[in-house]
Amino acid sequence: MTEQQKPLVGVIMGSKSDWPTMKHAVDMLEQFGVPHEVKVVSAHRTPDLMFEYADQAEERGLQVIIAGAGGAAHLPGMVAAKTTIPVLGVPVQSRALSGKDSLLSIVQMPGGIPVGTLAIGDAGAKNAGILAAQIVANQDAAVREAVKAFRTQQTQTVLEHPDPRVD
Ligand SMILES: Nc1c(C(=O)O)ncn1[C@@H]1O[C@H](COP(=O)(O)O)[C@@H](O)[C@H]1O
Repeated sequence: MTEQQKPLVGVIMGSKSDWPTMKHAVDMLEQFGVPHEVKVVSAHRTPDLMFEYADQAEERGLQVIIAGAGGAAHLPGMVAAKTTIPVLGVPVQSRALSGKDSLLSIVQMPGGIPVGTLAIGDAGAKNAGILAAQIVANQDAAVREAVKAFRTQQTQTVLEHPDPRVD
């Protein structure tokens, strides 16, 4: 449903193979009711599409871009180079180097072109979705309330299960 409204968050990834990780970001956006779009865009394999996507993101109304990539993960940095919309980078866990390559490719941006880099893998993608919602929430009361409700619920769940041996 939220995918049909004008998207405020763009979730892009270098390959279809990144989806099982990036799905965690999309799950959070759906939970918070943030309109979003999802697309495979690669700096390496579809450089012209990447350029066009980043170039048009602002005029299309996107407020945040979440970019996930693995290995030589240039996508988040290259998108950030072409737009002033905040870009959140998710290092996808690679098989060869467990995602350390992805992390270092994304996090070590030169001064002047920031990428907000999250943790490697599923938790990083989840947090990217939450962070994007928190950015949108600055100007959207419904999303703000949804994020607050999520936090309250999360705290409650921990407090209600203090004994780690009991489910
Ligand atoms: N890092 C990038 C970029 C990019 O940075 O533009 N495009 C694809 N990839 C990554 O290559 C990995 C393997 O991709 P395949 O599974 O398609 O071979 C993926 O994790 C993808 O993000």
